[in-house]
Amino acid sequence: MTKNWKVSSDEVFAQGPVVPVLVIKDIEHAVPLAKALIKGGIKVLEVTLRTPVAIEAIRRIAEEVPDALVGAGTVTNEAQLKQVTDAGALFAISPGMTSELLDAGNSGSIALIPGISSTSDLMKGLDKGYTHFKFFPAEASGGVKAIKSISGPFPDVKFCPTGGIGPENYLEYLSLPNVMCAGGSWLAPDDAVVNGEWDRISQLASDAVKGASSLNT
Ligand SMILES: O=C(O)C(=O)C[C@H](O)[C@H](O)COP(=O)(O)O
Repeated sequence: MTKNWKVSSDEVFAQGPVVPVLVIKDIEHAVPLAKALIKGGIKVLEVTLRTPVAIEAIRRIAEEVPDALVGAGTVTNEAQLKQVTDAGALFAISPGMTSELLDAGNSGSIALIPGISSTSDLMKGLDKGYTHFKFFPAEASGGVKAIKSISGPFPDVKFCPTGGIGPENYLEYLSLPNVMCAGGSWLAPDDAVVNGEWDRISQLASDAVKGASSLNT
């Protein structure tokens, strides 16, 4: 199935290895937060559609932080996929999947990364031509053990797990051959964002990137 995505899901995953899941409540935080994460060595940013300013936050980051590869999280339907595409997102991530969303992703211009937590959903996604998935909620759905087991029957599928992942366990996920990146809110804690603690966020980012690079040596 040919897709006309500006950036493929494989390219998004390859730019990981850690993806901050961002909940931006104040639009003035969007650009400094993105810059703090970039300063720490992170490139891929997932702005969740959980707040009223999320779309505007994506727009500002896309315009003002060219080094970021910004995408949208919590995209659950076709209308949202269109909205985030128009705002400049280069990928969209959903917590789960519907046939409508998968079809919209296939005919859209940005990568859609559907969420799965069961092999049945995985098969539905594969049938629609998807090969890269979010595994959500990762820890609650069996975590590392589940992803390892899924690699048996589905060795070519790639995952970005999120949900319950933090500094204590992200390297276990990244050690799996079918995991290309791991995401979570630990990289931009709510209190740090609200208080504008950008240096703290850069530090969390660079610690995570450094830890991940130790896996490749
Ligand atoms: O809003 C969404 O659709 C999401 O993106 C779900 C997030 O990936 C997880 O909620 C992150 O989980 P924590 O790192 O445990 O906070």
